[in-house]
Amino acid sequence: MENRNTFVAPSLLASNFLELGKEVDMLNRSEADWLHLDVMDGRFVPNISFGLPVISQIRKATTKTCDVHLMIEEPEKYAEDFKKAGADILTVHYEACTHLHRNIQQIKGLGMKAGVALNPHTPVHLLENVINDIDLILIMSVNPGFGGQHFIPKSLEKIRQAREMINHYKAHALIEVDGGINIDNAGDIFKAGANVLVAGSTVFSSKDPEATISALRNA
Ligand SMILES: O=C(CO)[C@H](O)[C@H](O)COP(=O)(O)O
Ligand SMILES: [Fe+2]
Repeated sequence: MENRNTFVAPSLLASNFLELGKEVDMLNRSEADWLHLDVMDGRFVPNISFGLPVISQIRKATTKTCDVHLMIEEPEKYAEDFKKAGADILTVHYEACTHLHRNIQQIKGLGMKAGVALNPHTPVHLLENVINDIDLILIMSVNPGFGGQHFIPKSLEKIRQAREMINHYKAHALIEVDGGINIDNAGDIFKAGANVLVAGSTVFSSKDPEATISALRNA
């Protein structure tokens, strides 16, 4: 990875699943830094997406970082399976973890980077006691479960709060933001202190996805 601290992670949720191989080839050619892989269980969120077999195939088709966003209950039951499938970063939801500290240690113990995602209603300060243990805070800027929703403006304040908290505790976690990101709001999201932008519909509904990825990255 080149030496920069702003990244783009296209979400394959919005890709054409019939042409998944071609979509991954396009991302490999592009300036995308990570591939964002949204796993939904129909319980934690009211939608079901894809799971382990699909991620294993994607892993074989790319050398880029596989950034797995688990929108599932009891993520600790599957952490090892996601490691085997090829996840580099495994992000669990704060709201889905009764024993968050234990879950983070499990993920890191398996050799993955550990992320924690916050739903729009969950305050950033709830991560204070684990901020030095995690590699990534994922701020959800839509309610998880679906692509193509509108960015919730309050998320900008949460990004600033997360940046302050990271500075205060001298932590190393990256701030990733997910949901409703487009060319018009990407600059403000980076300015608020985000490091990683996830983008699904903006990339895959674009006429030139590779150019859109570059534009987001340089926003
Ligand atoms: O986690 C997600 C949904 O729960 C997706 O990563 C996110 O919605 C990306 O899609 P879009 O950019 O279209 O909003
Ligand atoms: Fe996501």
